[in-house]
Amino acid sequence: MAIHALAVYALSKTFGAKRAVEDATFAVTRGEIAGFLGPNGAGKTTVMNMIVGLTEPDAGEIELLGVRRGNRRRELRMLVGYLQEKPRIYPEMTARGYLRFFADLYGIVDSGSRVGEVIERVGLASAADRRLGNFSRGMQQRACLARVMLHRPELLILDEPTLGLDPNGIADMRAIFREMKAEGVTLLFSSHQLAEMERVCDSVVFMRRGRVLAAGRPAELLPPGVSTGSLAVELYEPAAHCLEHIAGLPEVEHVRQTAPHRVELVLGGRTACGRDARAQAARLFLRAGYTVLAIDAAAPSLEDVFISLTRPENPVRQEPAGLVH
Ligand SMILES: Nc1ncnc2c1ncn2[C@@H]1O[C@H](COP(=O)(O)OP(=O)(O)OP(=O)(O)O)[C@@H](O)[C@H]1O
Repeated sequence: MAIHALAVYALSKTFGAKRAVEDATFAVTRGEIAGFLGPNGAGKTTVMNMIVGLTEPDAGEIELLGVRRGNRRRELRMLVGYLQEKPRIYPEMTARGYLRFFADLYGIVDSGSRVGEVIERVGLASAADRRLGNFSRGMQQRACLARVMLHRPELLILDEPTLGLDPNGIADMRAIFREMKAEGVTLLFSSHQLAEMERVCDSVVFMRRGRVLAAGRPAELLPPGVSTGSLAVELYEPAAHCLEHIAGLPEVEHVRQTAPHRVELVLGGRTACGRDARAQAARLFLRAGYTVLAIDAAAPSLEDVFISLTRPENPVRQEPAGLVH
């Protein structure tokens, strides 16, 4: 069995004079949740539309579940679910009626029970017989998600599924994603909410100006030499004893206790990277009279990665390095 649920190779698309996607290559491992990141206009929606066949690429290849998309298109369509950025709803229909309608379109045999299952899955059981037009944005989004799950796809592609949802709605969505993953479904979803992605994604794909900048696990994506500047310091003394003292030092931008004997430290100014920063921090604690047992670079957050990758001084990587898994 192919390890990739999805692989795109050298995908390109131009609209008139606009190069929307240029030479995009990346892959998503089966059974994982992948986040699709990039500033507005980066080309994410265009890539998703090409993956599902709504837009024809000018060049490149797409492999879905180990099969080239050019072949067996119909069959592949049944294995993929796509939630568009602005999905169409029918306000006069009830959630159940809407889902029954699509279940019949898909030719789902056990449509009644399947509709009941997906309604339950997205948490709409108590509202199933209300009209979609009276639903909140979050409830409409759940109904649309239920629709793309109806035919039990192996790969779900979701364009900004959490757009406009409140924190509870986002948390619910996250729980649904995890349940899908536990059932072996692969997910690729786009979002601008980095903290949100961080909590649920196994890997991420970054796009900017039509190109894939990088793809892989966040910790692997920082360009060489770029540090988050945040250090995890383990001390012999209780962390609480040193906090005030360390926070008052001019070199220290931020320090907070993360465990009884651990602090997170950010050095101020143009923080030295990697080993230099660690040596600087060790000297600082020593001078202040504390015993350092270990210093590690704290794991980079997605925001660190995003900022470092989208800085002008970090050029777009040219190698087709998206196939990281
Ligand atoms: N049908 C089209 N005709 C002309 N230009 C298009 C078309 N579709 C997309 N574009 C352009 O291609 C570029 C990429 O757009 P796309 O919607 O793929 O980006 P995106 O990363 O999904 O953005 P966002 O995060 O804002 O949704 C943009 O400059 C957009 O204006």
